[in-house]
Amino acid sequence: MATLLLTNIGQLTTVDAKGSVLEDAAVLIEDGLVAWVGHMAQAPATAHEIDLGGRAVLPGWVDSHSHLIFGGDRAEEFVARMAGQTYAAGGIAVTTSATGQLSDTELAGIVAERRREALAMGTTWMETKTGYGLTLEEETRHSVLGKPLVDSLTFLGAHLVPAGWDAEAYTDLVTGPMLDAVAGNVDFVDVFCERGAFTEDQSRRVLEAAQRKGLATKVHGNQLGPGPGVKLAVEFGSHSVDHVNYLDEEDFKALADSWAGWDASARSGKPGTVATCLPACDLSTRQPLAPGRELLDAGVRIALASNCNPGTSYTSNMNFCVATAVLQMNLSLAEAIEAATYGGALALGVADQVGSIEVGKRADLHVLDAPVAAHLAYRPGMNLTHSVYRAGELVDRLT
Ligand SMILES: N=CN[C@@H](CCC(=O)O)C(=O)O
Ligand SMILES: [Zn+2]
Repeated sequence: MATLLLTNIGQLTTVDAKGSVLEDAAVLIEDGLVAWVGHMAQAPATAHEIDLGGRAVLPGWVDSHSHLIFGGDRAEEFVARMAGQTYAAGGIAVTTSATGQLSDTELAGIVAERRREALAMGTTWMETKTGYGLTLEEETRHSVLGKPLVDSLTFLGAHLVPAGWDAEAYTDLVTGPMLDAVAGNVDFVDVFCERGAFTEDQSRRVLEAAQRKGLATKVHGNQLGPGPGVKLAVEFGSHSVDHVNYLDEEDFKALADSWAGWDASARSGKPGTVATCLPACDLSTRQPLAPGRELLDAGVRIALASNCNPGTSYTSNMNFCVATAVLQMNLSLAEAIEAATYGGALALGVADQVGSIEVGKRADLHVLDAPVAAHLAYRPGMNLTHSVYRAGELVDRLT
């Protein structure tokens, strides 16, 4: 049995249901899982120990929203936006064309490199999406390439209606042959329900088709203005609705009601729809930051994710997202860390496996070069990741 004791942890943020934070702590790892958590003085004796020198430790980030499968970048579009242009969904077509020019080997290599980059910054579980293919062949190719490279994969054929297509005919393609082709490779089906992308009726068709296939769903909703995305996501029992920048009272109520069957203190019952906030995207598109504080106060479970993509959020740095949530969205540090770990795990339906440091869970740990986790927001922009353990293995940043 492979056993490792991580000891002399100055501050251990467990993200358990009680929000336990231990000082002078240790974590015992056996066969890739957390086997014991407690004060270092009481730790079981083991042959293999690593002294973490009083550093702070928290669970690895669970990044529940990214779009890593792309070629090229859109720096020009970004610069124009910073000069006053508004973001519109149409830019997706630029990336679709750049992505289509890459061979399988090139595209897989780029995605793997992006995944490694995120892992080295503490992201031990990462979701990504298709959605820059937008043809039967390309969406299928991206689902095959993406599957082994990430932890959760989402089909987003309904990202943009490609030029030359009638929207209804394209929705037929997405809900028919495309979904048939990718279904075996993906965990979720998502739809960009927004002005300039898919209407409420078209989004409903996508969600219905996913349900017929027995696939879980997500919705990109209420990003660029008020809209039906949140209510649709709740109606369909989606794991999450992502962006959530423009919410009305009914949206808040629908989201809060979806959590009525969840016992937060026992972390059991029927989970509702997670509201996933994407602060890096909000900054990069100059949208108002998602109302994470108000959502929490209304009883909604939230996640924080990077939304790494070339159009609206070209970063996978979850330390940055957490710092922004604390500094700009009025979340406490504990709330932001929970949203970026356990919240992400809820949004991906994997909260029984990852998202907190508790006995039986996968040993995914993020060691900070700091004595307390508060440094994440107190020293924003600093490279605070000291080391990362994924399933009990030290991640070598060079591999
Ligand atoms: N909003 C839709 N999709 C991406 C952006 C895609 C793009 O502009 O390339 C997002 O989540 O922000
Ligand atoms: Zn997205």
